[in-house]
Amino acid sequence: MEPESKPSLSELSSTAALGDYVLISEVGEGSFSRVWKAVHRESGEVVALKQVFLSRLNMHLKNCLDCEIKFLSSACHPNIVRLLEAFQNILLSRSDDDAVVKVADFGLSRSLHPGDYAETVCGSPLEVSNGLCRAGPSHLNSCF
Ligand SMILES: Nc1ncnc2c1ncn2[C@@H]1O[C@H](COP(=O)(O)OP(=O)(O)OP(=O)(O)O)[C@@H](O)[C@H]1O
Repeated sequence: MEPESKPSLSELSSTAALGDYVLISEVGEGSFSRVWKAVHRESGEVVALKQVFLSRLNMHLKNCLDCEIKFLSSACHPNIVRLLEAFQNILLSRSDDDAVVKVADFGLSRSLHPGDYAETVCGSPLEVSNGLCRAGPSHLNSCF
């Protein structure tokens, strides 16, 4: 979405927010997501904020979403939308300054005893990160 004039204070009184962005109005909805007109609290920059309903995505579509985020993060072209930030699996408990950040989507999680390592390789071959390929047992993820 191209930048436009800054919204009025009454528009900013909306209580819904995500990170530093205040949601102003709904722009459109697709099969798996809703797009909002939003404004950055400090800069006043108006953006399109896409809320993806992860519960509607199967594993293949989640991989496609990761690809889209990776591509848009690196794309820089006047005819391609610019990705400013991606909040993935991060939820806010409420919409004001007392919000607690919560990590979501534990689809591949498992319970381990202290000192145990998970040994199953997770992720599709084309999508799995280099770091994960090189790593041994995934002790980094066992701190929760
Ligand atoms: N960057 C953007 N700026 C302004 N409006 C947008 C932007 N991205 C999406 N929209 C609007 O939001 C609507 C929903 O977009 P979204 O990408 O979620 O779904 P879609 O691709 O149109 O549909 P589907 O996912 O079902 O194929 C779009 O049709 C468009 O009207």
